[in-house]
Amino acid sequence: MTSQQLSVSSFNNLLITLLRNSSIYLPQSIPAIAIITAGAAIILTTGASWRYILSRKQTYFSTIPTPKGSLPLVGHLFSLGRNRVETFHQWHKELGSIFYFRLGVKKMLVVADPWAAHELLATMGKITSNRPKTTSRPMFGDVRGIIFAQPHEMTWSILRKSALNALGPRKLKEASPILNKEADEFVELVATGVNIVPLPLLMRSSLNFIFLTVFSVRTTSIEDPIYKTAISIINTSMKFSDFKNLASQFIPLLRIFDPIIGIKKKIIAYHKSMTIPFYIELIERALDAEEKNMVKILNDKLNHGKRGYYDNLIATIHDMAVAGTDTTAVTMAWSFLQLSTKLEVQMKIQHEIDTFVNNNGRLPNFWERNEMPYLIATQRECMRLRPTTEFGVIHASAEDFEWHGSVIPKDTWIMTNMADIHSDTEKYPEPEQFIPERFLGREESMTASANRKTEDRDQFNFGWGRRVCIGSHLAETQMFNVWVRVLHRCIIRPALDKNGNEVPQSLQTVPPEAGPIVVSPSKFELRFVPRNSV
Ligand code: HEM
Repeated sequence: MTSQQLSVSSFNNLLITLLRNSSIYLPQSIPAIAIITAGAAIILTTGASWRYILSRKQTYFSTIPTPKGSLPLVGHLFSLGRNRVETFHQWHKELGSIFYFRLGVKKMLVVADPWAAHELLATMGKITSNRPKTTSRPMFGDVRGIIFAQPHEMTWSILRKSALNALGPRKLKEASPILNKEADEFVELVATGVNIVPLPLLMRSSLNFIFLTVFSVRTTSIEDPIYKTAISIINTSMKFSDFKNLASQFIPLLRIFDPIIGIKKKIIAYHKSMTIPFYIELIERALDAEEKNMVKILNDKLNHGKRGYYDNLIATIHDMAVAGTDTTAVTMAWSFLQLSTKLEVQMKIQHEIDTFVNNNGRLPNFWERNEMPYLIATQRECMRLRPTTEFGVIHASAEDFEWHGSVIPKDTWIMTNMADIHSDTEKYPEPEQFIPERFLGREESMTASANRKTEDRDQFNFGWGRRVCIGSHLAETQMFNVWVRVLHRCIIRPALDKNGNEVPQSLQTVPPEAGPIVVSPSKFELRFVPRNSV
């Protein structure tokens, strides 16, 4: 017997044993010869497919470098280290602005060059706008809302268009009296001059902006049961996307442990008992509300206004809460941290606000931002120096395609290295310096800028192309309203220690706590000191 015949024969024995002992029903009457023939056919097909894969492999990523340290089965898993941003930064230094790496069976393309990112995700967006298939949302079954749906799915375009309509400039202008009150309330709460941890208060403010827009509902404090449940649902959903819960997506062998770990069951049970009843109650309230809201717009579009068909609505609303709450809150928290040691910058912004108030007898609205050029420029510089996400929201390729002399395989995950993109020396000279002036004269909204060519974009925090953030207008309206009110009323200063001395904090001293998507600051304190008290 040749070694090949030996291996075919032992494979067949194994196959017969496995099939006969497995839970798959296999009648004893099936002759062994049939099973052996099937086994041989599988081997031959597998051999041919493997040779095909190997031949394709040589062309896949042929011109794109990959870091050392890839291991069989797990790929670069153990080379990633604890600080992915630092590891990627290092890999970019060694390999250039584009590389790929492997995580088990998945291939990840990482881009740190803003022009390449635009070409890949916007110009070639027809092929690169899929989302990776994820196992972290089993409770919704085939219903994927907006973030996890694929662009060819009809519901994605209907939901995206309807949500964009509900979050567009016209609708938000109509809602501005209500939204302005939220920003007023935030300032009332913080303008005490004492040490404050700003993030939880900013989270509630962001959640209220979203819940008012989506449901016409607001929470009254961080003790409000609606606030507590919403934040618990958002945080738990984020935890379900942790690597340990998704590991079997990368290393299929681990799927044998899935039933033992029972994560799928846990996710379904959690959402059945918490998420779905919570949202159904809020949807009913939104449909009964007098005001216009996103639930009404979506329900008209999806269900012709009929009640009771809420699967798609729930998935989409969940997207809004998850994608919009901590992104906006965290962006503001990082910005206030940066401002707390830059009194001269705050003074320039205050001069702009005071001038507007003196001329108009009221605070400016978002659509009057042209009169606040320094404020707008400073917001952009803060977002450039500390991007909200590490890698944007991952895209995936819908098919094999050619790029820069390489074939990029279907289902490649595409990540944009936000920190490095925002430090590109050609686009941002002296990138490590805080220079708001680099954005002066660019008062068009961040939303408009997000759809421009690379050279005309301000920053890239809202992503690219067909999947570009749909909540950017709400986010920047909220950020503008809060900034204007905070800086009109207060000076943002470092917290005090027990002896009454200021303890200045900065991006260098407050380490980021990377979650699956958003980069939150670890806990830090600030003071919002009323201007009339200094
Ligand atoms: C500063 C605040 C925000 C930042 C930095 C941000 C960032 C992003 C990014 C990077 C993406 C992915 C774009 C891409 O795939 O290329 C995204 C998508 C998305 N964002 Fe935002 N976002 C923010 C606020 C919001 C808000 C307030 C909402 C909702 C009210 C929202 C809803 C969404 C949704 C639904 C998507 C998915 C779009 C799709 O997949 O088609 N975001 N956002």
